[in-house]
Amino acid sequence: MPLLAVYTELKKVEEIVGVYRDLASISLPTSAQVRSVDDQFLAVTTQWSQRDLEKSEKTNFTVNYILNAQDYSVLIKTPSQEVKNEIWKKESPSGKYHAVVTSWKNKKGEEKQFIEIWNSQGKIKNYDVCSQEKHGKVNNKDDTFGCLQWSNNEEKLLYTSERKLPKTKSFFGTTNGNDDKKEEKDIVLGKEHYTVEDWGEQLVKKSCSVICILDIKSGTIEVLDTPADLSCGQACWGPEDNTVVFTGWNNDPFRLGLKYCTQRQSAVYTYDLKTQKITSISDKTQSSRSPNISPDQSKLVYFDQPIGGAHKQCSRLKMYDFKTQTNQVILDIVHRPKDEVCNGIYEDVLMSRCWSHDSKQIILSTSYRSRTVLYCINVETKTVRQLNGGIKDGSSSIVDIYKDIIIISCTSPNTPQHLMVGKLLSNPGEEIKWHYLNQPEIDNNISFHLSSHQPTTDRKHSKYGYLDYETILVLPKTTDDKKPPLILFPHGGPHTTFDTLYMMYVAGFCKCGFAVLMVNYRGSLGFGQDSVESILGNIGDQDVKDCKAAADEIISKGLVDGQKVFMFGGSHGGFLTTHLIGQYPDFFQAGCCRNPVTNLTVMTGVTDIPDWVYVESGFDYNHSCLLNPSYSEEMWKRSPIRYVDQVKAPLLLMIGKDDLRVPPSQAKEYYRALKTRNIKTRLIEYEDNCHPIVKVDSEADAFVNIMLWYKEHS
Ligand SMILES: CSCC[C@H](NC=O)C(=O)N[C@@H](C)C(=O)O
Repeated sequence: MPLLAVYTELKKVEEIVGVYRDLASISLPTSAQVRSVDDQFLAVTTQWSQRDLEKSEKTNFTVNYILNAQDYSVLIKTPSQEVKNEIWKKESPSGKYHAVVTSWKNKKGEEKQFIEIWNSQGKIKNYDVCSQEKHGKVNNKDDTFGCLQWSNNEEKLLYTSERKLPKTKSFFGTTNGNDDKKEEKDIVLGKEHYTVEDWGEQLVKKSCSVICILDIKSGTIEVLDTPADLSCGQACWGPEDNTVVFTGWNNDPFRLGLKYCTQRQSAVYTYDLKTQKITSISDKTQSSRSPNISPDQSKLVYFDQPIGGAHKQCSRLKMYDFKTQTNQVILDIVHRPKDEVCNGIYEDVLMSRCWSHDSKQIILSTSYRSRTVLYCINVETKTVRQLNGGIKDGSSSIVDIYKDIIIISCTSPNTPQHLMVGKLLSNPGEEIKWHYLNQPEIDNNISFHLSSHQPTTDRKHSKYGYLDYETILVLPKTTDDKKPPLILFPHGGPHTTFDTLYMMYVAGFCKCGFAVLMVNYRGSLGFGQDSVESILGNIGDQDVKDCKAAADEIISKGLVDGQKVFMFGGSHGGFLTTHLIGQYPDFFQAGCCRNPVTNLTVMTGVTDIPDWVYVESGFDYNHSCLLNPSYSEEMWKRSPIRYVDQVKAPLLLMIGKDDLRVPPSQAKEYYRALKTRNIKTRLIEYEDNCHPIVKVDSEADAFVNIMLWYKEHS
């Protein structure tokens, strides 16, 4: 390479790395808790996360605020304090204690887990909970099984862990000299290699979760006697701490992946602590989750939806009354949106605190078309209203509510997530006045525009002809008349959505000079259940055409350079990337994808969610489904690899080597097909990454490689 070319290349790399470094240094809030100190002051504890590129890890820290309880002005803000080894922290109802679940490795490299109890004087108890050998590993703070709940009398803690498995050793092994007679009796022979099913992608080694109660004074642990065919989680205390309410997922006949999948068979149960009787309080023919008890302990709300079908979809909000022992629907599934207020609920879980102080209203946030909006739902009148958010056309989501003081996170494509505080007002007509907890850094060199798109008559859905869809165009500020090149970016899923959030990659692409068109094609969440269902049996066609038509519309408006269009997407977005470069070979300069689905016919035996392949291809699924030639034929027709002979655009493929959702073989097969066809391609494999590729060093490396790939092929 001539010297000048080497220098230019290095400069290019340096600039991209510089862009990434700047963006990676931005810290973002992850959670917050508000409590009133007295009539004059409010205390807010906030948790944040920041990428540390030097250490290749995420740094977590807390910042505490004292606010004026009248005008919410910040009186005191403490310096940031790094948090290490902490899995979970929970304040007791009175605010006197904190329970902290910590994890660290001892000198032998074994992982130890503790539950620590703190008060204002320091640590008052510390229990090595696994050493009692009542259960396996304590669950972390995931939305699926994890929970940590103080009893109302502050004497007990509720948490979940893996069920204890019997110890096993080889048929030929000798007993360890340290084993006493009792332990020897408990050891089973020859089962070391038996498979232990787990819940798949990002829930590896989570096989059967059980509910545990720690008596804080004595340190004794009680593991609730729940059925072995249920994985239990999301537990909370029932009225007067006499029962435990939880979600149970059916383990049988075998487990299907649970991450990004709310359609699995599950129900809400109560466990009577005196009689040990378990009762299902939800309809067992539906998939129910996320029970949440009102402050007056008279009722609870939860989500439910049909079992099976799309991996994510619109849910109902239901309420169970403890006194009458009856259920009612508070907000039903919205099939066809009929007003400008609410298109339905698309969340996995409710926030752990979501009730108004009077136990009459629920605050939640969910997608409404391409924005996350705040809702206040009155459980008595069953009325729903949208609360005003912090930024016009931006997104706002609830972080915490306590005695009607609400903390929200506000964001937009040019404004990183920041926290605001306000008071829920009794007059529904009045707008909430939001006050900053921290000031965001708005990037004025980035702008964004929301557009809705009507499919042309030939593309209208035969049953749901009225459906439209949306895009978010994110534009860099240009100093000359040159139009920016365009990155067409459909989301994965297909049942997820792009809301008007700040996304580091998108902001980074803009800062490197690209416009980004994020497409919420028909099938996305936030547009009603009809939209979700419209894509089943239509993948590789409806979604592909929606993306291409949206790009055409934006190009025809003269906002971007139509001669320089690039594809980008992950997972189902990678499916769309490979479809689009195959179906429209002359339209794209280059493409790039993460863990793409490329060949449906070979997915069912290897992904953790084989049902996805059947359902998205238009077939019903049950656990006994077997692939046959007629299924395969339809799956082939819908697969991007079918069009590989037509591809012209150079393609960069990136895989997370531990991905259980879309196995690396999908990208590898496509890579080989391109190579034999002399199409320029590169495969990058990231160790220790699964489906999302978000390990700090991998995410950073991938960003620079993507930008270099596009620049090289501009
Ligand atoms: C059999 S994999 C199907 C694709 C996957 N869907 C659900 O998990 C997907 O697209 N995932 C999204 C959420 C992504 O990783 O971006």
